[in-house]
Amino acid sequence: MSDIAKTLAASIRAIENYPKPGIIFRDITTLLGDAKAFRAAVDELVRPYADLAVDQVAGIEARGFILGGAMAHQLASGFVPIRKKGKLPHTTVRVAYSLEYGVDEMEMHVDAVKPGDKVILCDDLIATGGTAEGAVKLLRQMGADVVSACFVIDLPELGGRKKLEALGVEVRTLVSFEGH
Ligand SMILES: O=P(O)(O)OC[C@H]1O[C@H](OP(=O)(O)OP(=O)(O)O)[C@H](O)[C@@H]1O
Ligand SMILES: Nc1ncnc2[nH]cnc12
Repeated sequence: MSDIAKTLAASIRAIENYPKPGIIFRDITTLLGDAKAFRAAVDELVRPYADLAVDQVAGIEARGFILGGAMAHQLASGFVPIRKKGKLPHTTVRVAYSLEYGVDEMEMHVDAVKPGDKVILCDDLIATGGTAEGAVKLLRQMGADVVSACFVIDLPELGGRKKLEALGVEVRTLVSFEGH
């Protein structure tokens, strides 16, 4: 692991048996509250995309909003919120998805991206990849070119990276935790 990855990993809190027995919840609020770690994480997330002319960063509710908003500011791109159902005020596209500890539905405004827009998907963590897969489906349904997806945390044993790569989406992550 690189020094930056070690610093970031050390700034993330693990909470056992949350939100369900057997889950180790990787809590990034401790990273966000650490000024150096927060800046380093956003710098590392945007670095590969600096010369890409990204149109939109799409962030997944809720923690993808914090990281994705900061990324969009650094990349001088727009920001697209992908939200849990019932939260967006305008006409939406909706998809059902499953994640490590449940099932839900997410939505995006129909006019949030234009056909051909270069979009980077962002969230704090990829576990099973169900959430990110749902987001890719929404973005592609509206014609976006999802050029990459990035996450601070990968839980590789849960297979999310492979699931996204099988969809033809490049995946970038900063820190891996074994176990889940
Ligand atoms: O790869 P997956 O198995 O799909 O899991 C990853 C998702 O789970 C977490 O969000 P959560 O659903 O807990 O929502 P929250 O950010 O609103 O708490 C995390 O922020 C990802 O969005
Ligand atoms: N173990 C975990 N910690 C935090 N968020 C998650 N989303 C899915 N699995 C998670």
